[in-house]
Amino acid sequence: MKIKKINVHLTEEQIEQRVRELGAEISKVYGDEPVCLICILKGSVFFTCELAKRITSPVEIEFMSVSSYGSGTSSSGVVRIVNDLGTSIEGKNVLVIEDIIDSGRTLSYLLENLKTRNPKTLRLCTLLDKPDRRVVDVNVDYVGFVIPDEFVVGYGLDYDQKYRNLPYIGFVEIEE
Ligand SMILES: O=P(O)(O)OC[C@H]1O[C@H](OP(=O)(O)OP(=O)(O)O)[C@H](O)[C@@H]1O
Ligand code: HPA
Repeated sequence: MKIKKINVHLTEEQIEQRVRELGAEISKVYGDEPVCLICILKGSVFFTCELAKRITSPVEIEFMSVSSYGSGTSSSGVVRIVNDLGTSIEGKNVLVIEDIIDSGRTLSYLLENLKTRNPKTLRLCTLLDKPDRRVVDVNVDYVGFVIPDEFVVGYGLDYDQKYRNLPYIGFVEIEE
């Protein structure tokens, strides 16, 4: 399948504005307490960096890779940790940062896994939420934008590993 066209859904300016708002909201919640941001690679790398800059609480950034999607636009449904955290999160305020929640499978698996490591608090922030696609319930604390059931690329999100570097978020039109 080839991409015919990418239609802009969220501009760079809209994303930047929303990231600032989320940063302010999150900073209010943690105040002077440290918070450990867990960036779920690869998709949330752009969002994590921009959001971290807008949080005024002391921030630690850790990375984790989880695999659930094969090539293209469909989820395999099987989630596995490809690269785990290099540090303990016991007793820490943990905020998981995602680019998108679609079926909910990845985050539901991940949150259950992280809970067993005894963080002080465990919250979830996603830039995009596609509730129409939900198969598994996930409790999301902070959402950037709710989007319809369309495949999106840009600002970290890929189609077959490409288009992550687009500064905006767009819906893809696939060639018939
Ligand atoms: O709610 P779900 O249906 O589980 O989908 C959400 C997951 O899919 C995407 O990751 P992907 O597996 O595409 O990896 P990537 O971040 O490396 O692109 C996204 O970053 C989430 O982790
Ligand atoms: O719409 C999407 N785009 C890119 N990656 C994704 N992973 C889940 N949903 C999506």
